[in-house]
Amino acid sequence: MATFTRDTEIFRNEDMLREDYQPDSITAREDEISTYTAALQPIVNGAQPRNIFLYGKTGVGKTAVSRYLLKQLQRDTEQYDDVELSVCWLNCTNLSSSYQVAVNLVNQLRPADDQISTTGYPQQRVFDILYEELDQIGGTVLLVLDEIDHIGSDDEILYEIPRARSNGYLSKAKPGVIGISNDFGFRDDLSPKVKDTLCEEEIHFSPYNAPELRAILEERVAGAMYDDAVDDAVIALCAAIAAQDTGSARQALDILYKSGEIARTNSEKRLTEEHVHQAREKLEQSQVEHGMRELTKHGHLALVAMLQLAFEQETPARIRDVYPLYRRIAEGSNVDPLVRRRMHDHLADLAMLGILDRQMKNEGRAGGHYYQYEFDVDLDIVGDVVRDFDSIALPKGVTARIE
Ligand SMILES: Nc1ncnc2c1ncn2[C@@H]1O[C@H](COP(=O)(O)OP(=O)(O)OP(=O)(O)O)[C@@H](O)[C@H]1O
Repeated sequence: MATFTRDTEIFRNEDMLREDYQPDSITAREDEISTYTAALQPIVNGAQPRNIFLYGKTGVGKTAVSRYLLKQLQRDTEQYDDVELSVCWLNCTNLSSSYQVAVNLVNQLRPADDQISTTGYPQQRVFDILYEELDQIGGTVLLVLDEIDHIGSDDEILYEIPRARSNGYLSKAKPGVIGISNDFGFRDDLSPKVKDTLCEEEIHFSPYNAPELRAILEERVAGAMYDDAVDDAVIALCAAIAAQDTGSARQALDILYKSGEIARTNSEKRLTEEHVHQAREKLEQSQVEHGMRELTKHGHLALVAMLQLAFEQETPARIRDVYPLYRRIAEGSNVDPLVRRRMHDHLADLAMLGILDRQMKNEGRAGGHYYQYEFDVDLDIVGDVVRDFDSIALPKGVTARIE
């Protein structure tokens, strides 16, 4: 018997449930699409493009709607000889300055064998090279800067590019910037001059509610899964869970996909509500695991100290109990320990990530309050992560329990 046989019961086209799938149609975003379309209209008229800033939490369709509309815009402007539209898409994750964004834009616009180095130029020189590239392309050039918040406060480029034409740096190209961000703080903290320029048109994407997520899932499922594999109750449950938690279409799609994988692994023909609950738990678990692995060295040390206390039944614990242990583990691992207050920040971070639970306690009449911490996740999961900390000398009390 073959080890592998093709799916005939659950997934018809599972690629449609994956992160990088671009849907042909967008559901439940009529108002945003209408505002966005109006903001892009000057391009069709051959006029200078407006700068657009899209913001909203993760998974609410900012990227999907942009890709969908810009594709339509490219198709529809082809009929006008006097409109030449180019779209350059840059994901700014890990690009933390205007310089880095400019270099990456240049390299995106240039052929692979003519790239510039990512270091070593004065900033103005990189901007000049970028303007040369833009002028070489000519016409309307839309620069889509996804995850733009990574640029932080070094945001000069967001002011410079839109002004480049009026400042005389460009003669042939009409640039427009579309910034996309899920960090609300970034938008609020933009300097007034950048805000005025970049946020000429602002479009806010709000979290989806359950009926909207249901509509998105139904549309996707029709192509991705076999008709008999999923029923309305399963779709409604995935939508309800995601709506209550984040309002993210990504989360709803992930839960559905994971549920299908669980059903497939169990050789079952239909998804059930139980599969959905299991899927949600698994996804939450892998998210927490990922969060723990991504912590800094001191975050890892704090985690190990907390784990030891948990194994010794000494949690909930106060910072005064965690700190000496943290110090000892840090010194044993040849790491300079942080001062107590800084180390406390790491415990607070662990609480923010949902790894620890933090409770404030009041100390009787004398006043004063303190925090108590304990794990909010299964200790086995923490143990699985901690086992891979190669550069930390784990205390015996921990190794004995996780091996
Ligand atoms: N209205 C919609 N119709 C169909 N699919 C959607 C819709 N909104 C989101 N999706 C799908 O949900 C997933 C996440 O959407 P998208 O990447 O656009 O979110 P985002 O707001 O850009 O998130 P992030 O800020 O994390 O980049 C994608 O797979 C996308 O195809």
